[in-house]
Amino acid sequence: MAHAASSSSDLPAEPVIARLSAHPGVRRFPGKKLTLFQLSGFLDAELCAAICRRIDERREPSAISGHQTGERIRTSETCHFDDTDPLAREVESRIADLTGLDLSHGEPMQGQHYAVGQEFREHIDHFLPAQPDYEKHTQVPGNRSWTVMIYLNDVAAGGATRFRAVDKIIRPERGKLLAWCNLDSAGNGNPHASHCAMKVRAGEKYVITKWFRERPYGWLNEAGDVVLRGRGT
Ligand SMILES: O=C(O)CCC(=O)C(=O)O
Ligand SMILES: [Fe+2]
Repeated sequence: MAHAASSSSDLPAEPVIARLSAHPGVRRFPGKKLTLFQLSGFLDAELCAAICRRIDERREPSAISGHQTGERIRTSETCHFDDTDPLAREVESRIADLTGLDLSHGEPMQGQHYAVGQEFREHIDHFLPAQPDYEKHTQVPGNRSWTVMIYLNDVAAGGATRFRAVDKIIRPERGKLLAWCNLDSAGNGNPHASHCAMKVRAGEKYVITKWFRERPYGWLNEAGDVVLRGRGT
């Protein structure tokens, strides 16, 4: 069952798109190439500040799962939130309420911190079948279908998120949420979802990243059994 590396998804995009589209204040990027939404003021200043403090307590140099090419395309620092962290639980429930995305499909929430000069160069969030570790990353949970990102502060200069293929640049703004779909309706990666975090030129930048999979998030243990993260809605 979970051993079959299929692209089948239990998480159709249509209801998520309909729910986001109906939410007051949500703006959708026009055109059919990329399904991308943004919502200003999703998190208030106080919650953003508390999350930034947590990221500062726990951040360490970022790894890039599935995208290792030998060069460092991501120079930021990452904070892996514990599933039991009340801040992560609060943000995750708000994301689920807004999008209808099922938290059982979610990877644990991450925070990123970029100092001046740090960036995340052009990349895709989903995994490509040609990658050597594709099976390992996708066998149980499938691919990364949605990315939800939240800016936690205003950045003095730089630090925008750029989707070059569709000529869209999004400036960081405290509390603003982005949500985009990485896969097309057949479950294949959408090349137009490729993006980068441009270098921070002044100040610093904090974001939350939360990835959702096609199927409930889990992995195989050493005995080959499926272990699920087990975070319900
Ligand atoms: O920080 C950003 O603007 C983008 C982050 C990103 O692309 C990622 O974490 O995958
Ligand atoms: Fe990304």
